[in-house]
Amino acid sequence: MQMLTLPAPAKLNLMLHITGRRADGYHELQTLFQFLDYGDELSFRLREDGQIRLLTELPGVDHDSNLIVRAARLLQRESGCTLGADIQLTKRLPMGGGIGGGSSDAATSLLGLDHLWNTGLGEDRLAELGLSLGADVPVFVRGRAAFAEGVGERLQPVDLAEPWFLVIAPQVSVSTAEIFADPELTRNTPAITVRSLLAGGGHNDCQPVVEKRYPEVRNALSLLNKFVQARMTGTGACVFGSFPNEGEADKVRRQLPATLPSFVARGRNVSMLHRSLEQMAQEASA
Ligand SMILES: C[C@](O)(CO)[C@H](O)COP(=O)(O)OP(=O)(O)OC[C@H]1O[C@@H](n2ccc(N)nc2=O)[C@H](O)[C@@H]1O
Ligand SMILES: Nc1ncnc2c1ncn2[C@@H]1O[C@H](COP(=O)(O)OP(=O)(O)OP(=O)(O)O)[C@@H](O)[C@H]1O
Repeated sequence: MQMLTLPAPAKLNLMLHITGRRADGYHELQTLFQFLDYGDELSFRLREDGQIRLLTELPGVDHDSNLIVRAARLLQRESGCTLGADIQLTKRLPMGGGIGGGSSDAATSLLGLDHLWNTGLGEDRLAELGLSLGADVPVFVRGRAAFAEGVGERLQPVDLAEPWFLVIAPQVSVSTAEIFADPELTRNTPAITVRSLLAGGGHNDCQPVVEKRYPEVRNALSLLNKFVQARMTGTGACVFGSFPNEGEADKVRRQLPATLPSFVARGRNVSMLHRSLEQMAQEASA
């Protein structure tokens, strides 16, 4: 029986500006995405009978609403494929953490099953399908660090430095919808060009709103700010700081309270998912 194991890496929003609001309520934004070499892992086993079964339970998420299952069924429908899969998930990324766990799982489900089922839909169509599952899914489908505009779907690949990050995951789950609905959210940050952004700067417009609602996030930011400039990713709850090497990031991590979950990971311009798929393609053609 054919089996495939693939990573579903985390992302960071290195900055996040909200530049407007569309008629459908979604927000126009500008953000810089980079991947981390840390994340979940998915294993797929081919089924001939067309059933999609996620064998790992995720607390608080029904089987059928799990983004992994939704992505698999969407791909099945769109490609007309009659094959199915048993899927196992190793969950490492905190949920509601702003590091894209659910979105990355969905993208790995799309790309992994596309490979296993040989659907031939192509990356553009897979990114479109991804967008219908969530604003953050397309960047994981593309697998390249990117400057994003629109609701996050207009992606321009960028080449960024790849520092080490210390990420703190406060023990709260922040609802993205709740933060975007907050009347105090700044929604009129002037749009900037990617060139001026890469020259330095940027901030996260969601941070003040999340800090106000979640003392756990506020505390994590002020703790990390004692060592390095700290920032929140996405709509939180995770906060991060960057370091020139792993040793310095680890040194700060060891000084954090043991009760506060955190990890150290390297920033990556090509996602681990795409590295794995490229390696498989090379091995197959060797
Ligand atoms: C904040 C970011 O994480 C930045 O990367 C993303 O834009 C959020 O992406 P996501 O988690 O995939 O979010 P979705 O599942 O698409 O949207 C959750 C909810 O957030 C709000 N939402 C999301 C994205 C966006 N550009 N504008 C919004 O107003 C909407 O109310 C939506 O119902
Ligand atoms: N496979 C999955 N992994 C995590 N969450 C999932 C999954 N499937 C569905 N969900 C739902 O999606 C919600 C958001 O999860 P996710 O981990 O993507 O949040 P996030 O890290 O804040 O994402 P983002 O950065 O994209 O806003 C969860 O609270 C959960 O209810």
